[in-house]
Amino acid sequence: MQLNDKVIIITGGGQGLGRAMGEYLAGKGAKVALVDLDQARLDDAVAACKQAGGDARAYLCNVADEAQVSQMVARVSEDFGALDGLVNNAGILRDGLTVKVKDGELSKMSLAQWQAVIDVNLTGVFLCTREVAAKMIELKRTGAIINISSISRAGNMGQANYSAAKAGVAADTVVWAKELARHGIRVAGVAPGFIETEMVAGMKPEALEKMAAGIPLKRLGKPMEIAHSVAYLFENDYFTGRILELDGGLRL
Ligand SMILES: NC(=O)C1=CN([C@@H]2O[C@H](COP(=O)(O)OP(=O)(O)OC[C@H]3O[C@@H](n4cnc5c(N)ncnc54)[C@H](O)[C@@H]3O)[C@@H](O)[C@H]2O)C=CC1
Ligand SMILES: CC(C)c1ccc(C(=O)O)c(O)c1O
Repeated sequence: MQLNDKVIIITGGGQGLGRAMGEYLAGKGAKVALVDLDQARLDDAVAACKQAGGDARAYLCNVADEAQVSQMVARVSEDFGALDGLVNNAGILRDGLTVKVKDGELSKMSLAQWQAVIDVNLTGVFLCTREVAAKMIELKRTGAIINISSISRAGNMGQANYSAAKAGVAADTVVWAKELARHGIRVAGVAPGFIETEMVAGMKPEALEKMAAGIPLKRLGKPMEIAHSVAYLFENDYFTGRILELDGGLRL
């Protein structure tokens, strides 16, 4: 699929990897619908996408809220008059050991900590995929849905909630690729390793060096490298049901 003039929803498009994807896809002429929780961040990201050469609009929406997702998808397709793809990128971290003992004190990952991550990172992906696929079928549009998983899907200490969600996203990428192929919709995923986002850049240099030392390529990935792989997955019409690992060779 050529990205020029295609309408693509990017969740979590207000900052970090989602914003980089917006700029990259807009640079290829895509019309991007950026979805996030913060209007000011969205406005800034929309301006950056327009600067990159494509059309862009902002949509305030919590991906974990069924009614908001349904309304957002309807509005995007009305505003742009089409819908050709989705990047399920919005995600949160609430790390912690499931059971921790420190100085003789025992603490547990709370149910709220577990549920918040499942709600956004797994249920949010389900809701957006379901609504976008239904709208694309209704509009008789073919295209692709790209899910952002993580290397943590293999099981990362301190991330029982996050690893479960990202493993679920990877499994459902296969499910949806099988279910939606008959409608001309491909579904693929990217599993990034450590990427140099604002949050990571704010870490202490010693901690960053230690992190990079464990990666075979000896550096963190760049947001634009993830955006490039998302564009590749949209553009390659024979790619479906698979997860592209983009982690500099790191294995968990
Ligand atoms: N940064 C990294 O090293 C890696 C990131 N990932 C994944 O990539 C994706 C993007 O990560 P980053 O850009 O680093 O994160 P980030 O925290 O910089 O950006 C995530 C965006 O999602 C938005 N968001 C959060 N909850 C939302 C909700 N309920 N509804 C709508 N928007 C919501 C946030 O407001 C934020 O703008 C996430 O799914 C993350 O799990 C995966 C592997 C590594
Ligand atoms: C442990 C993995 C590579 C990881 C690291 C950092 C973030 C983040 O800052 O959002 C992730 O989402 C991860 O999956």
